[in-house]
This record gives sequence, structure tokens and C-alpha cells, in this order.
Amino acid sequence: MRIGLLFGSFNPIHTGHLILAEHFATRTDLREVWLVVSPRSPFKISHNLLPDTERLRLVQLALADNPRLRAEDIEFSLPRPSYTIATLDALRQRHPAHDFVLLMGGDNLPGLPRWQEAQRLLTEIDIYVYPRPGSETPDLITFPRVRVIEAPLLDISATYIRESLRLNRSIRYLVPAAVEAELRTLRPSA
Ligand SMILES: Nc1ncnc2c1ncn2[C@@H]1O[C@H](COP(=O)(O)OP(=O)(O)OP(=O)(O)O)[C@@H](O)[C@H]1O
Ligand SMILES: O=C(O)c1ccc[n+]([C@@H]2O[C@H](COP(=O)([O-])O)[C@@H](O)[C@H]2O)c1
Repeated sequence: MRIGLLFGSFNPIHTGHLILAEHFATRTDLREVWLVVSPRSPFKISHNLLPDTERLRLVQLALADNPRLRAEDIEFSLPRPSYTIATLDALRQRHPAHDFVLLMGGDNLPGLPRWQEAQRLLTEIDIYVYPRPGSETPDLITFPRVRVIEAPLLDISATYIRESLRLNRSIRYLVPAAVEAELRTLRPSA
């Protein structure tokens, strides 16, 4: 079975992630998309990072009714920061019958050569890149295992959700209703 992997901090998960994951799970050769919650992303200095377990719970709530999308917590039991190559090795060991594909925004591609064991990543796994507005997708696009796949994108981010909560503004429709309800129990004032 071919499975797409969408890595992120998901601080919190939002509708942009969901539209993207659903697109790849239903309109490409992938059977499922797993959202891999990273306890700590190697390059990201995240302020206001919700606890790992809370971010995972929000992803689980968001995906509860969708059999093609799955919340993956494998990085919780791996060393930190969360290196994608190590996660991939662990996933392959745990699920030898699956064929994993890395999903990545065009904005992430230029930084990929600086990822841990980037060369191995580029040769060992198919990478589906979805173009994002304003981002270049230069040289790496020529790598044999990199494929560009158009996807519908919503111009929102977790930063925008966090800022909206902080300013007491609506996040309705920007996150699933169950996620909003849970976020409001975490930040009752918002
Ligand atoms: N609106 C969106 N449309 C498509 N891809 C997105 C969108 N928002 C985030 N992504 C991608 O989803 C993956 C996981 O995202 P991440 O958890 O870093 O969320 P984020 O919304 O970018 O967070 P933050 O605003 O905190 O940086 C990343 O590869 C990111 O590029
Ligand atoms: O493996 C690496 O060296 C590496 C370096 C940077 C980012 N990543 C992965 O990319 C995911 C998205 O990164 P970010 O910084 O956009 O949140 C993050 O969850 C990590 O799993 C991985």
C-alpha cells in the first residue's frame, strides 16, 4: 500500500493541512496519508508550542471520521529533534509492506539539502512536492524521485490560528469544530 507522509508540528492542525491531506489521499496514487506529529522540528524554533500530546490529540480529533487519514505518533518514541530520515527508517521497520512517499511544500524543498542524510532521503523515497505561492522549486525538482503535484491550498497557517486565538478572533472553519472546542478548553479566555 502506498502511503503519503505529511510531517509537521501541527501547532495546531488546521483546515489547510486537512484539505491537502485529503487531496493526496483521494486524487493521487496514495491510499492513505499519515500526519506525522513532530515533537520538535529540527529547524523550527517554535514559541507557544502546545505540549506534544495535546498537538497529537488535536490531530486525532481532526481525523477521527476519516479512514484515509491517520495521526502518527512514531516520533514520540524517537530521539529529538525529529529527523525525517530516522522516522522513515522506523516506519519502514514497523510496516515493511508499505511504500512510503514524502509530501512536501515547495517552500520546504530549497532547505532539503540541509536535512539529516538528505542524499539518502532523495534517493530512497519518492517525494511529492506541492507548489506553494511565492516559493521557488529549483534544482531538486530534477531529482528522479521528486515529482511536482498540484494541490488546492488555503492561505492559512498555524501561526495565524495562534494569533487569532490570542486576539480573541474567530477561528471557525479555519480548524474543525472539534479542534476549536478543544483549543478553547486549553485557552478558555480565547
Ligand atoms: N495552508 C497550508 N497549505 C498547504 N500546506 C501547508 C499549509 N500550512 C502548512 N502546510 C504544510 O504542512 C506541513 C506541516 O505544517 P506545520 O505544522 O509546520 O504548520 P504551519 O501551519 O506551517 O505552522 P506554523 O505557522 O506554526 O509555522 C508543512 O510542510 C507546511 O509547509
Ligand atoms: O530531517 C531533517 O533534518 C528535517 C529538517 C527540517 C524539517 N524536517 C521535517 O519537516 C517537517 C516540517 O518542518 P517545519 O520546520 O516546516 O515545521 C518537520 O515536522 C520535520 O519532520 C526534517
